[in-house]
Amino acid sequence: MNVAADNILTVRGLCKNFGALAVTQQVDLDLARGARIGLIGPNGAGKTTLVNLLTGMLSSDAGTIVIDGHHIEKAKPETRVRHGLVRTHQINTLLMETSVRDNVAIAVAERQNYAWRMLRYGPQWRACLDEAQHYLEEMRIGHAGDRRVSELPYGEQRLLEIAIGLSLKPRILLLDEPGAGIPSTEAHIIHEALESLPPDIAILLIEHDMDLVFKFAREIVVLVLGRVLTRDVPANISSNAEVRSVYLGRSVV
Ligand SMILES: Nc1ncnc2c1ncn2[C@@H]1O[C@H](COP(=O)(O)OP(=O)(O)OP(=O)(O)O)[C@@H](O)[C@H]1O
Repeated sequence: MNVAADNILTVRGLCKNFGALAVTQQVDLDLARGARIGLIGPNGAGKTTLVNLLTGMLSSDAGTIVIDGHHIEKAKPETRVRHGLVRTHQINTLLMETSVRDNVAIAVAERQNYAWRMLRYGPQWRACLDEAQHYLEEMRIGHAGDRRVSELPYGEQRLLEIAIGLSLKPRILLLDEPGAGIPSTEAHIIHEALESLPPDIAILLIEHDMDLVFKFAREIVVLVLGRVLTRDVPANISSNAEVRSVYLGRSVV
């Protein structure tokens, strides 16, 4: 296996079939520490499936996934999280009628294996709340900690999901369409938040908003029919005729 020394994530030959449908085909993927990679591809290209294979929500049929020297392709999702592989979701998974700060504090408590219901109002819970506030501030929603999640604008709910991801202390963060469903007037909020993520975390951004991907990513991986078509810097991706034809009818920056 040819692996760069500063890789935090190394994927080789990853495959997944749904019956006769080969959804992930011999995918190789390297993420260096602190990488900023965009993952794009048309609907049905297999982006979400790839994320599910990485996080362990789906089991792969073949291939290896290595985090910092540890093989995790057979590990349970929670074990992968403990190795620093964390995702945010395309679908809202927040506790809508709970406070913004509590949503993050619960994740902090779970990371520390606290039975958070038992220790509510105790000193450990207080520490979880303090730590949660730190992640909210990192995502620029520190002002909203006491509000119910359902009262937050949608864009800020997406930032809360990223704050929860940060609270799990990721070394690799998979962001599944953080820009989905966000009105264009709020898109800059997501862009600014992504720019301020800690530089040592490797980030894989799955996103249909090309503007967001091209602003954020230092390299872009293009997935088509479950295969990596190409990986290159944004300028070369936008001038790549094959990529343009894959995105026919879609504006590539
Ligand atoms: N559980 C499943 N069973 C059968 N087929 C599935 C399953 N999940 C996904 N697929 C199929 O696998 C292919 C890839 O789907 P996937 O959701 O990974 O693509 P995607 O690139 O994330 O698409 P989108 O951009 O629309 O989210 C699609 O043809 C989809 O219909």
